[in-house]
Amino acid sequence: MTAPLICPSILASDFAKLGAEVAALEAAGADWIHVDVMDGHFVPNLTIGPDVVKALRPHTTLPFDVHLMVAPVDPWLEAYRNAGADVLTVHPESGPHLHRTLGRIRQLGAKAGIVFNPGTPLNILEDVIDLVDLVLIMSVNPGFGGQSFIDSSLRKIAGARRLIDAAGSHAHLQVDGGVTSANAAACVAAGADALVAGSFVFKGGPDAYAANIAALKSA
Ligand SMILES: O=C(CO)[C@@H](O)[C@H](O)COP(=O)(O)O
Ligand SMILES: [Fe+2]
Repeated sequence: MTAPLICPSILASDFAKLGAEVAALEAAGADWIHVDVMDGHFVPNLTIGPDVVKALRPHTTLPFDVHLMVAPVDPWLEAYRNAGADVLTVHPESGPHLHRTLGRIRQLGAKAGIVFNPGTPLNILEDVIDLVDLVLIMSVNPGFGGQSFIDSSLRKIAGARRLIDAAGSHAHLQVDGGVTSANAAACVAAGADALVAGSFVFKGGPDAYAANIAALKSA
C-alpha cells in the first residue's frame, strides 16, 4: 500500500508566523498544505481570506488544498484560485448548483474537490463523480480544529472508495477531522489516500512536525 498524502491544516498553526509555518511543514515532509476557509455563517468560525493565501504562496512550493466552508461559495472561487489555490473543495450545501460550481473550478484550472459532512449523504457523488479530482470525508462537523474523530466516518470512507472505484475515477479520497496516528491506519484501510491533520501535526511545535508527519505516513 502506498503512503497517504499528508495535508497539515494550518488552522492549528501559529497565525503570527504563518509564512514560517508553511515553510516548516514543507521541510518536515508534508505533501499538501490544507487551508480551512470559514465564513462565520456556513460554519461558526471565521478564518483565512484570499489575501492571506496570496501572501503565503511564496513561502512554499507545496500545493494549497483550500477547503471552502463558505456560502454562497461561487463568488469566492476565482479569488482563491488567483491567490494560488491548487485544489478548491466545496460543500454541496454551499451553493444551489453543485455541477456548475465544480465545472467552474476546473475551468479556473484548479482541481475540484467535493466534501461530505458527517450528516451529508454520499449518493450526491454518483452524479458528479466525473467532475471531481478529490472527495473529502469530514470525520468531524466542520468549524473547528481539535475535535474527536467520529468512528462511523470509516464506513463512509469505505462507501466513497466503492463509488470512486466503480466509476473508474482517479479522484483522491481525503479524510479531515480528528485524524491521529491512532486512526490513520483505519482511514487508509477503508480506502483513504490523503489525510488532513491539524492538531496532531502541530503538537509539540516545529521540532516535532517531521516526526508527527512521519507517524501519519507510516500508519
Ligand atoms: O476542516 C476542518 C475543520 O472544519 C479541519 O481541516 C480541521 O482544521 C482539522 O483539524 P484537526 O481536527 O486535525 O485538529
Ligand atoms: Fe478542513
